[in-house]
Amino acid sequence: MNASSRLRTSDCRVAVLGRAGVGKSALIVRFLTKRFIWEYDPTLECTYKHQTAVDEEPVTMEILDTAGQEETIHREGNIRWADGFIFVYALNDRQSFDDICSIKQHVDDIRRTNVQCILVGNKLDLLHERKVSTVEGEKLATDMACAFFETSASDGGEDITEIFHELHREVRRRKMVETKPRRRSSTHQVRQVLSKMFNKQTNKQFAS
Ligand SMILES: Nc1nc2c(ncn2[C@@H]2O[C@H](COP(=O)(O)OP(=O)(O)OP(=O)(O)O)[C@@H](O)[C@H]2O)c(=O)[nH]1
Repeated sequence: MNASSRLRTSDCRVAVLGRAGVGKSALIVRFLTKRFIWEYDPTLECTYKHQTAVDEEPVTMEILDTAGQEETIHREGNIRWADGFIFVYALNDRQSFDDICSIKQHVDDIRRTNVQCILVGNKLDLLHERKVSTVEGEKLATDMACAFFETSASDGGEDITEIFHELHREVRRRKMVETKPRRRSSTHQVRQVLSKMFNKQTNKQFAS
């Protein structure tokens, strides 16, 4: 992919990361089909291409469903490929929450810049098994400087669509800033005016 197509604000490449079994595939399938399927084979790794509209603008999203195995979460190519990230933990699985910090750190180490991301606590329907509080999720999202959602792929609806749309908006804002032509410095502009004046005067002197 060349640089100009990467910067098209209507395209968005999303990587969904998190420990095995947190519901990454379930969230993606819910977003794409509005359905929930109870059993998925553990993901090897798969990319979906999806045409949608965000704020009435047509958008092409590519969504990478990563496998929750450590070696694939950490695959450098996936992390470089994405414009934005959805970090998922299951709120009935403490370890999956604790893992988010190291996964995010790994992304930061590779990208060496602030990445656009969203933090999602999934399996909200299993409240009776909750191991991670809403406040802890909110605090982590504040540390990561990103939006936070608690949801359930099994009975969620519009909020799951909103997760993907909100990430797209973040990515679009970032791309717009990156593609904006830089303003020339005022020193440069003053120098241009002076050099024009100076040239005019010299030309006049030669003419007289
Ligand atoms: N109760 C409940 N179960 C869920 C939810 N989301 C996913 N599951 C179940 O959790 C299990 C794992 O879901 P997956 O979507 O395969 O999880 P994953 O993170 O993609 O897992 P890997 O592909 O192994 O990395 C499945 O049995 C799902 O049915 C949810 O919101 N609520």
